[in-house]
Amino acid sequence: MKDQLFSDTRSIARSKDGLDTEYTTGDLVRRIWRENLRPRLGILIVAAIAMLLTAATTGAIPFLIQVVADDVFVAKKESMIYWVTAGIVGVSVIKCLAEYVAEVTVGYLGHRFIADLRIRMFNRLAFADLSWIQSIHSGRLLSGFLNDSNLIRQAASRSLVTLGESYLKIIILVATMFYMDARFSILILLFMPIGWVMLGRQRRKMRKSTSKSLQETGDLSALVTQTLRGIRVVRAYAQEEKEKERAASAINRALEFTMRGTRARALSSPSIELITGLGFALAIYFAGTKGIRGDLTLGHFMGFMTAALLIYPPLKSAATLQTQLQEGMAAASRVFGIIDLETQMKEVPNAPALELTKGELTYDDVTFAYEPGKPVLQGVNLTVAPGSTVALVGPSGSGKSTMVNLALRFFDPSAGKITIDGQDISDVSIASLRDSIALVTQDPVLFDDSVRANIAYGSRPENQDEVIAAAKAAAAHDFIMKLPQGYDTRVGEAGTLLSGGERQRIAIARAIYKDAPILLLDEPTSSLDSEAEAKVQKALEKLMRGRTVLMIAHRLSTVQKADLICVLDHGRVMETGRHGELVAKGGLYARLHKTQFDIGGDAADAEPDEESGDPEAVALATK
Ligand SMILES: Nc1ncnc2c1ncn2[C@@H]1O[C@H](COP(=O)(O)OP(=O)(O)OP(=O)(O)O)[C@@H](O)[C@H]1O
Repeated sequence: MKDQLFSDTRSIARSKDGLDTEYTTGDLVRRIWRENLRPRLGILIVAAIAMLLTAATTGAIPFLIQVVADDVFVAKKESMIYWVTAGIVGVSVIKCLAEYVAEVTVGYLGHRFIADLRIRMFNRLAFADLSWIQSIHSGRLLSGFLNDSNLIRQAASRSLVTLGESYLKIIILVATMFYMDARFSILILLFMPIGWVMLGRQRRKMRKSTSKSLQETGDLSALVTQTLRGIRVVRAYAQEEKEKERAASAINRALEFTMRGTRARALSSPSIELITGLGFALAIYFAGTKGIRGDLTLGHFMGFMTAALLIYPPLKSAATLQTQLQEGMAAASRVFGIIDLETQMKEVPNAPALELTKGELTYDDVTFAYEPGKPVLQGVNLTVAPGSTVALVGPSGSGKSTMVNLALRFFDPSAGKITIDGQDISDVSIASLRDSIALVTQDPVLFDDSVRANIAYGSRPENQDEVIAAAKAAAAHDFIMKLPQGYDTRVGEAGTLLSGGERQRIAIARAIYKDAPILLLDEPTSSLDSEAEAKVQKALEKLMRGRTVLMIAHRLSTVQKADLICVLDHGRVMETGRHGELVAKGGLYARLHKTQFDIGGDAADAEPDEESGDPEAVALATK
């Protein structure tokens, strides 16, 4: 079982989570328009026409009311009843159809928008630098994927509707009101600019609180992911209560920020209501006095008031749009932060494919640091001759995995170069480089898919016979046939439905299927029991035959068989040679051999040689 390390979401929560970027609302709106809306201009135009019709039919209602009051109730013109009734039916039908079309088109634009964003985010993540991915908890990225992008969709759809429909309605109704009575209209609308200024503060608050609340939601997501992933450790150490408390505190913090946003949003609607209400009261007062004096017809008054009442909802929605827009903008700056990620690991333009001849892997004076000023490898020189096996040995943290990472170009050396058959790997295409290398790690990675798909993962299309041949060579065929659906059995999340040895043999079958000439191994038998190990060992021998192998070795038997042993310490190559030579030399390897591979046992069983009094030897007993 792999041990689980937990990140402290509480401490991370207090700093920025690395996803937030500083974009202004104008930048974001322009960008969303350019990248997401303009390419779908056709649908946007249909939506705009539908919204225009909705707004126009709304604007027709006050006129119809005016006609009813003046011609039917006051002038008693009987024929007008039929016309007005037919008019209302006609207006309602058009409004109804237009609303349907507007809803569907805007809905499509919104959901298409979120789908585009997610595709682009996923593409970025798939190609992002490992160092960046490793620095951000997967739960946070997941939250960005699901929550943040959804919030942008809501804001974008809402903005489209508000811009297209509410603003149109406002324009048409204001025009109607001015047409009916300009002076009253001015009274009603007089207070609007004051409301707009008042809402400014809320808008800023909204963006800040949303940004914080999304960060907290990301933390929560990180917490849930790591608790589930490490559930066995959580149980074994009886940490359920503590994890529960951590989750509750993350949830409460998210709630606190969400409530700040909710309060800011809640304020925007009543303030606009109060301001419009004042204008409204003023208009009724003047219209009433005019009506009493007989200067205003009932129809005129009713038509005008209907327009004033109808303008309320779109006015409110235009006012609150601003606050919701800020929510969307806070989320958008996080999502675009991911989409805009610059990858450091770049291919040279038109990089040629790697031309494999013998399969010789060379480290030429390689220096590397994950963090500036802290070199992890220093001036490493090593040649893995074609078809030979080189065992990397050294204490924990000496840089063994880093050497493997560099050969795959997960990172680039800060000095020196790595070549394959004389070609610098940073000059060839990354795809061709990785095509020529198979990687088998100590902790095999399986995907929740069929056994067959897992074996063929990353290679040519699945070929039934070759998949079976690879599984047979990896001593996996027999157990696969015993699974409920044989090669079609799904292996569960991260292959949890299989044992460690079975997972490992599938990973080896994958490497055999890939048939790459260079093999990088983090010795896959070290965490297995002896029975499983014997089977995996057999599979490994078949895999290694005829290939160039660089292996992080944990077992004495492997080291003894290697063509060359490379002993690393603090990122430097201390010694190279064969087992016998190095033991005879009496240097670091000899001490390592004495402690790490203690007589008659493997690393896993060995006790540190504390009695030898050699602190370095004790420190070397790492595995
Ligand atoms: N992504 C990373 N960012 C920063 N430092 C790292 C990163 N990965 C490894 N290191 C550091 O680089 C050093 C070398 O690590 P590396 O994993 O190569 O050692 P190793 O010899 O493979 O160790 P082990 O045998 O324990 O797996 C260590 O000090 C480690 O803490």
